[in-house]
Amino acid sequence: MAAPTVKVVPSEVEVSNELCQLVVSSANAAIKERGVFTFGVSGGSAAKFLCNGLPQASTDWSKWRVFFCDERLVPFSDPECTYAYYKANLLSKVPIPEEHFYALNPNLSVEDAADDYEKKLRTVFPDGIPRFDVLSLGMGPDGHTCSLFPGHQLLKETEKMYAPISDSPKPPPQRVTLTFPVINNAACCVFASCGAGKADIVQQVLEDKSDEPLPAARVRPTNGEVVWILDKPAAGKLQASL
Ligand SMILES: O=C(O)[C@H](O)[C@@H](O)[C@H](O)[C@H](O)COP(=O)(O)O
Repeated sequence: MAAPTVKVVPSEVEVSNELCQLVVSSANAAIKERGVFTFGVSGGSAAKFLCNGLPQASTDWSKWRVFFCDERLVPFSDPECTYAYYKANLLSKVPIPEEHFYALNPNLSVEDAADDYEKKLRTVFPDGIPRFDVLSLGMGPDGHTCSLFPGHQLLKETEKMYAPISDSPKPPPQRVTLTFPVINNAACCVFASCGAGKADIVQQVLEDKSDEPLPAARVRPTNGEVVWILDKPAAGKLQASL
């Protein structure tokens, strides 16, 4: 796998613009080539970046198929619900058919919700390991991505495409997350991180040489690319080589 591409821009506004430009150009290329764009979205600040920038995009929204990289198992009315955030801030502004923005079923147990979500994934990827065109990822201050946390047994999951977690160190505790076999089969994994508070972990992940890499450092698509879009403060600890 090629080394990650690292793009440093002055501030959060440019991070949002760069992220959305990458997503939309990938989408239009995929739609031109295959007639569909498969996209995984995250919660946290990535959701804010995408919802700020995507409504202005020029694309065929009917060809987008959007899943969560991870999602919390909470009612849609819960402010922690990432689907509710995208529904209010993106789906209300662009004509992605609701049935093409796949939500968890919050009325199920976390195990059943993961199984049910895998069935939805299979409607788009009928067999084999799904290959998303783009996964938009965030990274927590501990180096987690999706809902894959340092030292968690889910880092070793190789059978499930979506796995349940009930002990997320980041609340809320119950979530459904993509696993590494799918993440590392994507064509493009793009991280977007902002703020000086992420500078240490960004350096640790990008210059991670440990034999137990942090989850975000394990994102290495076998036949794809990893792109990091950082604002200056988040890139503050990276070597001058940038
Ligand atoms: O739903 C979630 O909680 C996210 O998917 C999570 O994995 C997030 O991406 C990271 O925690 C980074 O979040 P920030 O960018 O907001 O720090």
